[in-house]
Amino acid sequence: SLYPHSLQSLDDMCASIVRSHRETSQYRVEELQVLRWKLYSREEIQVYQSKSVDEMWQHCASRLTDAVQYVVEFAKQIPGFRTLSQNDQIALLKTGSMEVVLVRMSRFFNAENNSVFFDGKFAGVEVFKSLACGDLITAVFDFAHGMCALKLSEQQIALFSALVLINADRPCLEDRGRVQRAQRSLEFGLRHILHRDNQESLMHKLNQRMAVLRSLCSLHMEKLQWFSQHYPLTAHILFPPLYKELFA
Ligand SMILES: CNC(=O)[C@@H]1CCCN1C(=O)c1ccc(Cl)c(COc2cccc3c(C(F)(F)F)cc(C)nc23)c1Cl
Repeated sequence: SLYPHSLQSLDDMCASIVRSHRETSQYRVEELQVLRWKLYSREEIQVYQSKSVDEMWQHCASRLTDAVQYVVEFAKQIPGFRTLSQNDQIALLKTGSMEVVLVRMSRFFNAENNSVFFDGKFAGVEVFKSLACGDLITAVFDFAHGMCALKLSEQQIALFSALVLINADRPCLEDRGRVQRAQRSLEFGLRHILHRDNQESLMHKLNQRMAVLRSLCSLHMEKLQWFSQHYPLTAHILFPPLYKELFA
């Protein structure tokens, strides 16, 4: 059922969300573990740093668009999401998809050498220099650091990602009540698995992470505005249509 009242259907709901997370996570953590120490050489870093601003933005935008598409697939499999109106689904994805991309990105972060998986190897902040938005990238890395410190399991990340998306506080929702009910059952599910893992203290920390996510994503929107003003051609013509649909 959509709003589980028995433990069995709560377990079923959690299991289905974990399965969807696994099927739509673009890269598996185990796969990237073996690449953790595959870093860019000085020459390769030089190549990235000599790209023009709009070339590097375009390069990242296409990767972010791919990642957003996987998040859309994940969202469509969340029970409480599918039954929402088309407009509410778009409203939740417009504001939540980049936040889920960030949560997922933190799974590909190596806190020991402060690098993140990008384009096949692990990259430090210096690789993104030509984006000309050091504060955004630093914030992305800091967020990934903070998420790594929580040492979440894939199940906990799956439920957390679903909660980041199904958020009744998002603007311009038509049926806020329905989103609220779906959000409550997901909160119930997350509490259930945290209780089972004997990690209830994580709930408070995850709520703090949600607040950080929201501030980070308003920084993103600022940066996207800045970029599309300075490089209108790239932003309006070259950005993949989905990206424009979600962020324009
Ligand atoms: C395995 N790799 C990954 O998971 C990430 C997510 C999708 C693809 N991807 C990367 O390759 C990647 C990994 C790390 C970093 Cl720092 C980046 C560069 O990130 C960004 C550069 C420009 C704008 C970004 C914006 C902005 F502002 F557009 F909203 C927002 C986010 C969050 N990240 C931006 C990228 Cl694109």
